[in-house]
Amino acid sequence: MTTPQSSSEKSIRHVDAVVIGAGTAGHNAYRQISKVTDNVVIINEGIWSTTCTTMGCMPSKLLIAAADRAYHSNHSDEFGVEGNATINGKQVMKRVQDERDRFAGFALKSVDSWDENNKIYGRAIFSESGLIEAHTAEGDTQYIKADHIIIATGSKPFVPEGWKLSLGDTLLTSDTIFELPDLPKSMAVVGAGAIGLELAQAMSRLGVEVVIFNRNNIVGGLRDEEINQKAIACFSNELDLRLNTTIDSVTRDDSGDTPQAVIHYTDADGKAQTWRGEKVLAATGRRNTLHTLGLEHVGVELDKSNRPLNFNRVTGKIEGTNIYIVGDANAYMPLLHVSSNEGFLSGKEVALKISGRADDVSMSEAIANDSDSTNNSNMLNDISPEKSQTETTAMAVMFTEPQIMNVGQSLLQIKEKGLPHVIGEVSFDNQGRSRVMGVNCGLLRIYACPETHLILGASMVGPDAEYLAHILATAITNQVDIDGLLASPFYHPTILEGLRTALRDTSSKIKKYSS
Ligand SMILES: Cc1cc2nc3c(=O)[nH]c(=O)nc-3n(C[C@H](O)[C@H](O)[C@H](O)COP(=O)(O)OP(=O)(O)OC[C@H]3O[C@@H](n4cnc5c(N)ncnc54)[C@H](O)[C@@H]3O)c2cc1C
Ligand SMILES: NC(=O)c1ccc[n+]([C@@H]2O[C@H](COP(=O)([O-])OP(=O)(O)OC[C@H]3O[C@@H](n4cnc5c(N)ncnc54)[C@H](O)[C@@H]3O)[C@@H](O)[C@H]2O)c1
Repeated sequence: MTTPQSSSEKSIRHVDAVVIGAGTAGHNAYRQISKVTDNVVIINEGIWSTTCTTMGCMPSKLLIAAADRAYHSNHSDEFGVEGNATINGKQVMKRVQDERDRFAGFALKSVDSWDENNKIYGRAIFSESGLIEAHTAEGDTQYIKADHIIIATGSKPFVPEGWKLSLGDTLLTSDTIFELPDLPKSMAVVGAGAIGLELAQAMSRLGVEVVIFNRNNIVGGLRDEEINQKAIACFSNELDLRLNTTIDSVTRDDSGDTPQAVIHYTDADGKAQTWRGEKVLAATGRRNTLHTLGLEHVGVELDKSNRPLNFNRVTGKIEGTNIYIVGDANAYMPLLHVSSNEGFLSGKEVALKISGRADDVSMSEAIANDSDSTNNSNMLNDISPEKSQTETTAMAVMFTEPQIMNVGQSLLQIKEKGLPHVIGEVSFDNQGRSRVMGVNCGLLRIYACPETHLILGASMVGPDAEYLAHILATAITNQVDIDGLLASPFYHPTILEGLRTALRDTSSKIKKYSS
C-alpha cells in the first residue's frame, strides 16, 4: 500500500514487516513472515546468496577439503604409503568456485521465487523521523513504514586502517580469497582466529608458503590456557606461527615482475623483522555495521562493542520496540546455526503477531507444526511456555586439523562468575583410535559442577572434535549429567572413547571434591 504524503511529497509504503539483509538470518525471517502476509518487504544490498554459501562456511570448507586430500597424499609415509601429489592450483580454485556456486544457486532459487514487488535492491537506513529509507543502486530512495522490523545485516571483514591503500590487490579478505583464479606462491595470514587458522592451514597444505601473525599468544580465541598451549603445539608441527607479534606497517613493492606485499613487524623477542610475499590475508576479525544504520532514531542503543542493549537473546527482540536484531548483526554469537535460528524465531514471532495468533499459539506449537522447523527443534526447550526462555547452548567448531571446539561456558567465564567446578581431561596424544589413524595430537577438558554433576562447558583441540562438541552440547542443553553420559554406550575402537575417559576423570574429581 502506498500513501502519498502531501507535506513532504514523499511516498511512504506501509508494510506489515520489513526484513533488512538477505543473508541466512534474513532469508529465514522472510520465509516465515511471507507465509502469513504478502505485505512484507526485504531490502538487501550486495549479494542475495548469503555470506555463508558465497564467501564463508562453504567455500572455506571446500578449500579445506582439497587441502586435506593434498596433505594426506603427501604425508602418509609412516603408513608405508609414499606419495608425491601434484597440486593444480587452478583446478583447486575452480572446484571451490563451482561447488560454491552450486550451493549459492539453491539460495538464489529461493530468492527468485519471492514476489519481485517485495524485494528492494539497496541499502537501508533509519531516517530521523524513524522511517526506513532504502537507497537503491539506481539512485532512488524508497520510504517505508513497518509494523515489525527485522534487522539481519550481518558483519563484514575488519581490515586495519590504511591497509587497503598500502597493499592494493595484494590484500585479501574472506570476501575476495575464494575468487582467486589460482593459488598464490606465498601468503601472510594476519590473525589466528577461526578464519586465519582454517585458511592458513588449507593454503599451507596446498603448497602455499604461509606464515601466520597474531598479536597475542592465543590461537582460535581459546579461553583455556592448557588447550591453547596444546593447540599451539599441534599446529606448530606444520605451520609457521608467529605469535605475540606487532605489525608496525604494511607496504607494497612494485619494482619486480610480480607485486610484493611487505610487512614490517616486531617479533615476540622485540626485534624488528620484515616479511615479503605475494598476498596478505587480513583475518583480523569481522564487525557488524549497526552503528551506521541510524538506530538511535528508533530507540535502539548500542554498547561499546556495537551490540544492542535491552536485547532478548532468544528471539533477538529489542525490548520495548517492534525491532529484532538477528544473526551476525547483533554480534553475540556470529555463527551460521545461530543466525539461522534467530532469523527463524524472529520471523515466526512476527508472523504470529501479524496473523493475530501470538496470544493463542505458543511458539513451541508453531514450530512443531512448521515444515521448515527441522533445523530449529533444538530451540523448542528454549521457548516452550513451561520453561523460562534461555539462550541456546554455545557451540563453536573450527575445521582445522586437529579441530578446535568449545561448548557451553568457557573456563574464563566460569572463573569470572566464581562457579564451583572441577576439570576432567583426556589427552589424545596416545588415545587408541587416534593413534591408529595417525591423528594423535590433542586435549579435551570438561568443566563440571561438583554439586549438580552437570557439565558447564568444555574445550578441545583434537580429532573428531566436531562430534564431541555435539554430544556435549546435547548433554548441556538437556541437562544430562556426567553419570547419565557415562551410562551411554561407547563403541570400540572410536575416538569418542576419549570422551568417556575424560568423563570418568571428571567423575573421579567430583568424588574427591565432595569427600
Ligand atoms: C570465511 C568464513 C568462514 C565461516 N565458516 C563458518 C563455519 O564453518 N560455521 C559457522 O557456523 N559459521 C561460519 N562462518 C560465519 C557465518 O558465515 C555467519 O555467521 C553467517 O553467514 C551470518 O549470517 P547473517 O544472515 O547474519 O549475515 P549475512 O549472510 O552476512 O547477511 C547479511 C546481509 O545484509 C546485507 N546488508 C548489510 N547492511 C545492509 C543494509 N544497511 N541494508 C540492506 N542490506 C544490508 C549484506 O549485504 C548481506 O547480504 C564463517 C564466516 C566466514 C567469513
Ligand atoms: N568454523 C567456524 O565456525 C568459523 C570459521 C570461520 C569464521 N567463523 C566466524 O567468523 C568470525 C570472524 O573470524 P576471524 O577469524 O576473522 O575473527 P576472530 O576475532 O576470531 O580472530 C581475529 C584474530 O586476529 C587477531 N588480530 C586482530 N588484529 C590483529 C593485528 N593487527 N595483528 C595481528 N593479529 C591481529 C586477533 O588477536 C584474533 O586472534 C568468527 O568469530 C566466527 O564467528 C567461524
